[in-house]
Amino acid sequence: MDKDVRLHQDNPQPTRAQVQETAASSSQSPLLTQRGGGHVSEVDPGLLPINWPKHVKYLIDYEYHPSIPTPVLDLVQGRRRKLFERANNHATEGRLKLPEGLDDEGEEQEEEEERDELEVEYDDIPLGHAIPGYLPSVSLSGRPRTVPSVSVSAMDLSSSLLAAVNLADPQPTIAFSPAVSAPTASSSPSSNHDPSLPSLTTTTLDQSTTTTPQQQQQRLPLYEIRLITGPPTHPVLGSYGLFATKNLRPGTHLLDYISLVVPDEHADPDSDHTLYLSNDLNLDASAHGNHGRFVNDFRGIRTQSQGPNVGWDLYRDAGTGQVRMGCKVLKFIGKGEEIVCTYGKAYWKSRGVPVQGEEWEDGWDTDPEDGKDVPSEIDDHDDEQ
Ligand SMILES: C[S@@+](CC[C@H](N)C(=O)[O-])C[C@H]1O[C@@H](n2cnc3c(N)ncnc32)[C@H](O)[C@@H]1O
Repeated sequence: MDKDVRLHQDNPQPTRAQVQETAASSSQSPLLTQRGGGHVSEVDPGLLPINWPKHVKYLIDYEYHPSIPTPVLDLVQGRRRKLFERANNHATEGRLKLPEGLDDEGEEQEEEEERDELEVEYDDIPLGHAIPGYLPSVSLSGRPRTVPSVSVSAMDLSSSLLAAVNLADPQPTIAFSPAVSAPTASSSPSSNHDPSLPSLTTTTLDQSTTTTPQQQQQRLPLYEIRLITGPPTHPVLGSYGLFATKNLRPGTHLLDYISLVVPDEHADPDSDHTLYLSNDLNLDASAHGNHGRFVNDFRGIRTQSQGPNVGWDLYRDAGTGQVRMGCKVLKFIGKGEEIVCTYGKAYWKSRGVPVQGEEWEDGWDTDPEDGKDVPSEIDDHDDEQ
């Protein structure tokens, strides 16, 4: 790596030691200067998902911690949404650039115009404040000026948030900045959130056995991505899936679906990683995602009567007030078992794949204590993604 990459956080977090400069031996320049943490490594093509953007050359392994201020879109404030759309378009082209028209001069005026124009249009978004997703993409952070030209993709693997950096850029800079400025009265979670959403504190790691910081760092994630090599009947041999690394009880919150938020009009109909969110919004993890994008559909993996063992569930994070798309265990999952959901019949129909049997509803098992695989209800509910 011979480029100067600066990684910084506007709000440094105490969760990891200083950056490890993996190519520190390079005499050219420090690879990373930052107040956060992380280390750079070359992309392992065997690990990355199919369709991962070709420009991605390196990963920044960045410890994920719920308190890291991660950029979160505020859909109520339409301006950010528009920035997001632009950023998203650029990102899919392989580069994330300063949105046009938002250079220093006239920026304020343009922001005002966008806000006026978009607030009306998206006023009825029921999600209230925020959208699930951690994106270390500074253009979403509300300070686009500080992002000269960076291409970033992200996924959190195990307990890490990985940011992939396009080093084709002459001076890439990644800022893990706070998501949004302080919410205004009209867009604060408390004033706008859907009260019907359950409240939950995000937990993806096993909290039960350890207490010290050192031990906490050694906690195992509840799941891992595996290349699927069998059984021979598995429908996605040679592709990836998500597998339990320990027994998982019904009701366990596994992860949040991390992705870009894509309005219908910009949605890629061919994307294999889109979850329907709400209204005209979709969560597309093709370019930016985490473990959630590796959850396969249960068909061909479990029987129709067994159904999916996890389901997707919007919830509001009790700590941050953010609305997130969570993945919850529906049925007991044994260590080593594949974690599968239902994509819904519509998903397969749109791909010309005939689907038999009833539609599955994402209902939880009722008794998390006994660890038995109690079948959830089946009905005709269309739970398409
Ligand atoms: C969200 S991705 C799942 C992760 C994917 N296996 C990977 O390695 O990137 C969705 C795609 O995986 C494949 N897939 C997932 N579940 C499947 C199933 N039960 N049968 C056939 N293909 C499946 C399909 O190509 C689908 O469009």
